[in-house]
Amino acid sequence: MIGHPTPLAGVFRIEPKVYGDERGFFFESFNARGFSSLTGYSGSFVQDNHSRSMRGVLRGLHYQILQPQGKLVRVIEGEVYDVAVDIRRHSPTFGQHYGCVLSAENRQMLWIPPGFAHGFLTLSEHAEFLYKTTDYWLATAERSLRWDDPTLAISWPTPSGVTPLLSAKDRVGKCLAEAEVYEDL
Ligand SMILES: Cc1cn([C@H]2C[C@H](O)[C@@H](COP(=O)(O)OP(=O)(O)O[C@H]3O[C@H](C)C(=O)[C@H](O)[C@H]3O)O2)c(=O)[nH]c1=O
Repeated sequence: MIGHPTPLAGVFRIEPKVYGDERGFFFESFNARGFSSLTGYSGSFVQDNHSRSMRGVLRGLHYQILQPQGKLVRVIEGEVYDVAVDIRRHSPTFGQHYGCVLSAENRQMLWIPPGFAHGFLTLSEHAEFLYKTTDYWLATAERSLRWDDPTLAISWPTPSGVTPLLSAKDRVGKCLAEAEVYEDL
């Protein structure tokens, strides 16, 4: 696999080595030794998640203020625009984001270590989204940042004038200025 550093320290876009032949393809979607060597992260993953979304759904921007989760995310059907936002108060890139297209076609993954809010916009008719997390879900610690917080200035590739489909929780996300952030990461 090839790791592409991003402007956010610790966040990597990962291209797996894909073996194609007349039957189809094979690739290792996770290899602990290779992942640790590439990212420098040696923690374990404790949960695998899978969501399916229809075009226009935006899930995020989410994080857990306690038990912060690292996430290794990928798409196995369709295409999404995936975004990580640095919410580590003392980080030189605090408030900055990185976004990229993840798709079944490009087979790319994004590694987002603990310390970031995460979300994605569904670009295809449907998208199946898989991700590994480094800590367990803790509902009481879940927080949402507004997807359209002007201070984040995320250029979501939404069709002009179309508001994404959001969960009730995401419709009342906080702007970064009012949100709880990571003081110790
Ligand atoms: C996250 C999670 C949720 N749930 C339950 C809680 C709800 O009854 C249902 C849907 O949860 P929610 O609407 O929070 O799902 P998403 O909007 O996809 O949330 C995720 O969206 C963005 C992309 C993220 O990065 C987070 O991992 C996660 O917050 O699944 C669980 O049982 N376990 C879990 O780990």
